[in-house]
Amino acid sequence: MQSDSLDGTARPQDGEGLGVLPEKEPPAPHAPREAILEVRDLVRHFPLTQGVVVKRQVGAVKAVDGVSFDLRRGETLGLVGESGCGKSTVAKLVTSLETPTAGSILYKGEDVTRLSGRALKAVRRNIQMVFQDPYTSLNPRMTVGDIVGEPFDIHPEAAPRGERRRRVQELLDVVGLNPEYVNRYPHQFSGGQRQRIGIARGLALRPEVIVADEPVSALDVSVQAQVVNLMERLQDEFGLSYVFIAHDLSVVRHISDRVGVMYLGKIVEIGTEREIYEHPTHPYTQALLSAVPVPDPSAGERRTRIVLEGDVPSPANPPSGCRFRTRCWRAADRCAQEEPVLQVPAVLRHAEGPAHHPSACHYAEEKERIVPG
Ligand SMILES: Nc1ncnc2c1ncn2[C@@H]1O[C@H](COP(=O)(O)OP(=O)(O)OP(=O)(O)O)[C@@H](O)[C@H]1O
Repeated sequence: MQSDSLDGTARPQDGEGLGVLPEKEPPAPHAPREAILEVRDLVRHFPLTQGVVVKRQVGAVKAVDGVSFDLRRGETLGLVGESGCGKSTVAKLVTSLETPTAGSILYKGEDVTRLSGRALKAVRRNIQMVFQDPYTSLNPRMTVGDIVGEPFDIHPEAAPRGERRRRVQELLDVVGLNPEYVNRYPHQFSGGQRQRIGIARGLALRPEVIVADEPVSALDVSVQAQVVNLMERLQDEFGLSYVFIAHDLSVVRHISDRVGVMYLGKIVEIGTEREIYEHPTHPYTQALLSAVPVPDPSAGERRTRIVLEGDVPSPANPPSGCRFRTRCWRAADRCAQEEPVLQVPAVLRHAEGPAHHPSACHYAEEKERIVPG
């Protein structure tokens, strides 16, 4: 269902009318990819206040507390963790919807956190967000055409007024929706279709980076795969880089090149898809993986299941040392005193192979039979 102008065969040059999406070459398969985003020591603390008339700060919710990662051009970085671990706050920081308390976000080498005015607006255009819940993130009183074309109100330079309707229809086509539906309202679409509308809106300004905050969590499992497949196709076609957020490791596996696992405001382990899913060394990742449902029940019986005790502690008062220690079966005295750094653990430093990747644990090690072979 693609128009000629968008399938790369007969697209006019940018500024000549059509050509909704970027004229970017996807990276060559084996070319070394440079980082398009470099996130360093990112911190976002939300003040906790007391008092009605005179407010005084009595503490802070440490939603994001020292997060670093690179996003390479054309790749998908999955970010996974339980509810409240700070995933959405990272998404909002990276898309400049929130201001960090500390840290930097380099976009093509420029620190976005220090930009303002026109320079910030230009960067925002290139880093777009797709939101979680297609039921609440779309204004029910706006037509699909107005929703998808809304970014053009903020960035009128991206599409001349007379071109907008046609561009919106092309965007609908590119995400697999009938361009004739441009005057319909969100309630006339299914959940999966609404998420396609959200993706079309995210693509409108031809971004280079899309931060997708749980884009499929609210959808039925059968529809999830369709939306993930659509996002993969769009990534290939337009050379997009994704930060793909989910609370479930199984959701991001298919789409991610690399995965970062978050716990209480920090990334505790990061690596390639194979390193994280087949050779996890952090106890938290191992526990999350052991809870992923497997299609073959006999394989499920053969693997080790790790049940985590207790709840996630409050981010306003995280445990000393390693934040995971209060729920960790491997915790020792050292874990309460010394915060582990996210790096290749000393015991694995001289090892070769997929266990050799950053893991913030003093006692990191591979554990057999987490995932059935
Ligand atoms: N504006 C805010 N003011 C105060 N606290 C906040 C604010 N936004 C988030 N928090 C707190 O920061 C922590 C991290 O929230 P965040 O939404 O980033 O987590 P999450 O991993 O995305 O969770 P979920 O999957 O439930 O959305 C939570 O404890 C949350 O209550």
